[in-house]
Amino acid sequence: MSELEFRNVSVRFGRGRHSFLAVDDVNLIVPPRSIVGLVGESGSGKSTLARAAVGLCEPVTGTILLDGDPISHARGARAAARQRVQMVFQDPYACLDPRRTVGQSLLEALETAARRRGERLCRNGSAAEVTRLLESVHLSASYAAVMPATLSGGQRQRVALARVLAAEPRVILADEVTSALDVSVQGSVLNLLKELAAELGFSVLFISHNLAVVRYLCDSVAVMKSGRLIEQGGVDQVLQNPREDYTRKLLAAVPRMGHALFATGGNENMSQPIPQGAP
Ligand SMILES: Nc1ncnc2c1ncn2[C@@H]1O[C@H](COP(=O)(O)OP(=O)(O)OP(=O)(O)O)[C@@H](O)[C@H]1O
Repeated sequence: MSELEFRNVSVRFGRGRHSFLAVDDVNLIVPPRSIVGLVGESGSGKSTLARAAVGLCEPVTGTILLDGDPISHARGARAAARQRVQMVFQDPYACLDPRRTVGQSLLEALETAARRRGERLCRNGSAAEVTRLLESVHLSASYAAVMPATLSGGQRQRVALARVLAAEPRVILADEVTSALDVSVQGSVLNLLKELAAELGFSVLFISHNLAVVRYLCDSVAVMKSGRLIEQGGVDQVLQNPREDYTRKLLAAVPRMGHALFATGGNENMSQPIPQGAP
């Protein structure tokens, strides 16, 4: 159970006259065992804030803390703490090497995580660890032999999630993780994330444009506009009774808020991998 805190975090891109603050003095807490939604129009700085927490960009000011310990600008021992914060992206292709099988990708993630903990992965146990990771995302062990190109979008996102779980994260930053998926499988991936968060006890910063999904999944929600956090609170409070006009406009842009904008079931068959060479 861990708490991620952004304290007065600012991220600037570019230099001199052409530089601009993509994230401007943001204070946000992702409490232990909670799912916090992060919403806002495109370009408002949501991804940049999350990327700063995993070291993909460095804040110019402010601190990012995990359980009170700074993890930004981390080196050495603190880098080990930083691996406890993991990010899952919209495009799961990005983290899967197309030339490696699913099993090889998962093994690599397990080896990296072990190395960062200063341990070595036991050769005999590694196949069992790969199977355990696959089963945790409801894929059978036979997926270890499959190449990523033959997976469906939902299966690929499950493998991306399994890779992240190899690091035994305490916080997962989920950046539009279902927006590239067919609506029929979005719900099953969201439910898996929710189930894993409850079971393994990690917290989630969930970035999404889909406010119906945010309402379904999240305990609280924070709203970003032009790099600043302008409103945050319980999900019902912010989405039903927003304080800010900007939040009201975001809500107004969702035509069917209150109706299911995604399917919660999902129709993927996870028991058997798609055969190699399948279309
Ligand atoms: N590496 C970069 N270099 C320069 N500018 C960047 C970089 N990454 C992001 N930006 C800019 O920072 C601003 C915030 O981008 P960011 O991707 O964080 O927004 P976002 O709210 O996540 O948008 P979206 O919902 O479309 O993903 C945008 O103006 C974007 O163009």
